[in-house]
Amino acid sequence: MENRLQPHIRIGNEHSAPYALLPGDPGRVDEVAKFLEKPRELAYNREYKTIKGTYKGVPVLVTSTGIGGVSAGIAVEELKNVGVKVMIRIGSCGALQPHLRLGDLVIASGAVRNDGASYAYINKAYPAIPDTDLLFHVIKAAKRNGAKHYTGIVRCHDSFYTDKERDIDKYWSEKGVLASDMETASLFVIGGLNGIKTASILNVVVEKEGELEEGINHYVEKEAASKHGEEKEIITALEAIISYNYLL
Ligand SMILES: O=P(O)(O)O[C@H]1O[C@H](CO)[C@@H](O)[C@H]1O
Ligand SMILES: O=c1cc[nH]c(=O)[nH]1
Repeated sequence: MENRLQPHIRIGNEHSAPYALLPGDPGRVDEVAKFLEKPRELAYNREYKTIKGTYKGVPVLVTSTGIGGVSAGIAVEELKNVGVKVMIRIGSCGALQPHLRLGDLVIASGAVRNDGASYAYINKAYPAIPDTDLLFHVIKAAKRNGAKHYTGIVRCHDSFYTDKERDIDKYWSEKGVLASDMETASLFVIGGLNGIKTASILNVVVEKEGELEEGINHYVEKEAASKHGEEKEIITALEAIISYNYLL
């Protein structure tokens, strides 16, 4: 464990906690703060915003990881350096299956490694998977909290705007992959190689193209559904930490 401030997240081990929630978007850190007791900002450098508070008495850090596996990997390494042992991503995703609706949660049981960051660490034969026990706690917490959720494989990517995106999505959709995000694989691989217990919960913010029932889903209703999903993923992650904490 290191006392010095970490170069990117700008916190040291005196600020640490065993648990961290990892949104990509720094704005989501403030949404988590609403559910914590005594939240206080520790640092905000580049895309990395960190707050600390307690949930039902258990100390929790919340650090945004920015967009992509590269910046998420840096956050994972530096949080490990200050003593974090359990990391749960609370992200957003695009659906690859037509039954997924805005605000549904996708709990990743594995990730397709179409990112670059995890590959920089280890050959692609190595699986991107969460910690099994933590995954079960996340699933149980989602059930207890009445969050509509699906558990399965997600695909992690590094690009949004190439001219191949539609074909790539079609391919992985046909293979049964649930949704796309950009950080889950690097969290699972880089965290796993470092002995960190990881899990990833994703809120559906984009439904599968061509499956949208236009006119039924009014824009404001869509916003509300995504917001509701975000709250559900935050509560699910925090409740999973509480039940998991009793085991440590
Ligand atoms: O909302 P976050 O957690 O950032 O997650 C998703 O949103 C970003 C892309 O818009 C990527 O980071 C992707 O993984
Ligand atoms: O479509 C989407 C939405 C969020 N994140 C992604 O990676 N893809």
